[in-house]
Amino acid sequence: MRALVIFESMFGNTEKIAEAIADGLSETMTVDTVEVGSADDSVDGVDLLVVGGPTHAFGMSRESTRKSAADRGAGTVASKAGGIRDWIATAHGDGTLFATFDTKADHPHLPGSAAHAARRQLRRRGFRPFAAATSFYVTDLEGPLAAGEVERARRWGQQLGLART
Ligand SMILES: Cc1cc2nc3c(=O)[nH]c(=O)nc-3n(C[C@H](O)[C@H](O)[C@H](O)COP(=O)(O)O)c2cc1C
Repeated sequence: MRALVIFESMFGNTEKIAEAIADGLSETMTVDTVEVGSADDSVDGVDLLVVGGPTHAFGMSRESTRKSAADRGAGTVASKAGGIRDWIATAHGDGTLFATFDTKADHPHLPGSAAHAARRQLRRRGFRPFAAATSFYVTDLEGPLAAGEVERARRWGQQLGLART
């Protein structure tokens, strides 16, 4: 069975989480991990799609928030062009199962999540949810990831793969 992980990342934290999820999934599935700017429109032959990005302004990034991140010195900007919002806008689900994740600030009262927003939009595009939207935390705007998050992401991927196969 094949899993496809599509990620967006400005400072590299979501990229690390995507790689850890892929590592967990790879115990039971064949996995491709693709930066969103290089992702194909087609999900033909994909048994589980996993989509994730950073939470920006309470939801998925926009051009303006990506610019703001870049201005903050996202020196190694991973996602230079569009974000997951743009990929989802033109994708056709045809019933493909999916799970979404995001990274966000480790702050108790900050609402909003890119993963929840992506989940809503993917359903509208004909994808079928397979797992709850899940957040992983950074300790500051630019990272690093909070302690234990990479391992938690690996386990999340592992559990998704076990549930799908
Ligand atoms: C413009 C901008 C807006 C942000 N808005 C939020 C927000 O609404 N909620 C939140 O929890 N984190 C917010 N953050 C923090 C990001 O979620 C954090 O930078 C991201 O998780 C880092 O992931 P990355 O390294 O993959 O870019 C924001 C960051 C930027 C740059």
